[in-house]
Amino acid sequence: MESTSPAGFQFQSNELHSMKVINFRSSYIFDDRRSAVFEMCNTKVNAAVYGSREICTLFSSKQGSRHRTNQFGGLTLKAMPEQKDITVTNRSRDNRTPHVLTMAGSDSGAGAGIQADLKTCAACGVYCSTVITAVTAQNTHGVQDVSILSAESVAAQLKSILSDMHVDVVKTGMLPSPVMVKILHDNLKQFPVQALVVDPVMVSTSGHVLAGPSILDTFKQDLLPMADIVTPNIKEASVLLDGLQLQTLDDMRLAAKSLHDMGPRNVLVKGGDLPSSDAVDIFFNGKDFYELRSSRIQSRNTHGTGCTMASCIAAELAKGSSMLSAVKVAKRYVETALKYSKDINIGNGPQGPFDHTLKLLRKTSSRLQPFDPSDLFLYAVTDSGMNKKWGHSITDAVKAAIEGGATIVQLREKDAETGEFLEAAKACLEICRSHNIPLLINDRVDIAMACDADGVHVGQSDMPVNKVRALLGPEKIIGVSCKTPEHALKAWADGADYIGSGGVFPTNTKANNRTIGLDGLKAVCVASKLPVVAIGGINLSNARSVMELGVENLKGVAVVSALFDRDCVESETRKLHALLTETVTYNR
Ligand SMILES: Cc1ncc(COP(=O)(O)OP(=O)(O)O)c(N)n1
Ligand SMILES: Cc1ncsc1CCOP(=O)(O)O
Ligand SMILES: [Mg+2]
Repeated sequence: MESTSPAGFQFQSNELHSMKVINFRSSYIFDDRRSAVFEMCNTKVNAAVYGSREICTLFSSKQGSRHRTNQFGGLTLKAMPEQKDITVTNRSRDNRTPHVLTMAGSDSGAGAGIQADLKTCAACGVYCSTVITAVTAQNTHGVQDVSILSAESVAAQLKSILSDMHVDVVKTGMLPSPVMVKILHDNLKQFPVQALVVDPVMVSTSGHVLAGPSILDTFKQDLLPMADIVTPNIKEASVLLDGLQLQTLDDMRLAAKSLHDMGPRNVLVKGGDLPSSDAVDIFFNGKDFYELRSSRIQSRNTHGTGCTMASCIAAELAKGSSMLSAVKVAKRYVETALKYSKDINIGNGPQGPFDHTLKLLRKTSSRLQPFDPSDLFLYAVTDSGMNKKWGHSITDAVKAAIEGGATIVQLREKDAETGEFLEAAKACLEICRSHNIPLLINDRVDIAMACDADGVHVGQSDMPVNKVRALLGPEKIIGVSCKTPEHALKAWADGADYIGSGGVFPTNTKANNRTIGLDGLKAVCVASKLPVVAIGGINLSNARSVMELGVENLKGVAVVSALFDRDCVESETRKLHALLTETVTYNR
């Protein structure tokens, strides 16, 4: 008997005569890996189906009963006969954080093992808990020491996590003794998860044996049959297949098929060690072979790629990807991270770690100081129309403003094409960095991210500050335009660093911009918990009146035309700087 849900989800319910779909709350596309939360008679039930060989895990949290059943073809739910009605809801509706548990060895050099898994999951936006099987003393020269943890400790760690937290995917790395596989098996029976990713770590890249011959049989007989995917490299595939030599892609296909026959539902044989121009992996799901190619990155910094690949697959599965997409994303992630890490310099040995966060290199060229409110003193805001009018290139204009005394620069290029804007931003950033002056981008968060500018200035109708903060991270400078005390309080709550308030005086530079006057500026400054820079129609003749408002939060003036709608940007900036300095000295 077959029953079809309103959204077209098909149950082969020959074993489940009493189960009926009464409500499909949101459509859920089931491809080769499927998961959903079911509610049966008001009882929450997790169901996961994944792999080419359909596996259905039913877990009734209320009644504490669990069923796990393997079937070929179609989703077959074996459930408790008394269950009558079933409601299917999209997994994402229950708002759980995707969670990978890694069971692996610690690498003191932090390029591989537990440390690589934590960094990869963090980079993928997935929570990662850890069960440590061994502690290795390891660096870029190799492995100097291995301490294997006791079976009791490993069992206690696993139970501690699985009995408390909802884990989506378990990923294994270094399992140095057969008893650890048994502990894993027993725990997964008691606490079923959505998928098990097995990285059959046996030998370190430096040649150190991390799982001896005694465990080989356990891997083959007990671990592989439990796995939803196993991810050996050429050497590991060869060891698992009794020394089979793998030299070609056809050999890798054969190996993938033979490994699949040992029980894992999917196999990824990684060909990075083969001497081809591309790095080619073979993925086999029991039915089809896929050749996954990426460019070969020439780098010493490749330590930990295996752990990273497996953790990224686990993380993507935890987020809800199908197995094939998870593998493809993981391959692209490793390739990108290797490219970013080509030139990082950690350790003196032959094999270095790479950068999972893709940030270590860029960090070194970023400004190191945090935002200093006194940077708002003389804020130069560019205008492409004015530069064109006076025949100034943007780089010449920025250089001149800095040499005249500008303390911060904002690129406000309203008419620029994206590519042109980015090139200009990169060139101006070089100038600003060489003078240690922060460079902000007006409106365009994408440009700021692409050139690693020091921050962004947004208006009330641009991207909201909290979203900008989420994209740029805690270190970048975010300014926001505020005309009212309410705007000012929200800017602070949303995570801005400073406020631009105006237009203080009428201006031709920004069309349809309401003038708030000196009183409006003062009200914003008094209410604000953030430093304020005044903007709008400010020039040599009125800057003094702004600074003489005498409110503590007011740190300076932001100016467009009075600097850039001039023949000599440098001397105009110099004059304004002198005037501002005078007002500050005078008011002290
Ligand atoms: C320092 C500073 N303050 C205010 C503004 C105005 O920004 P916004 O309101 O987004 O208007 P546009 O500049 O985008 O037209 C600013 N740019 N800088
Ligand atoms: C961008 C902006 N935001 C409020 S007023 C203004 C224009 C400032 O330009 P100017 O200094 O030429 O008046
Ligand atoms: Mg704007």
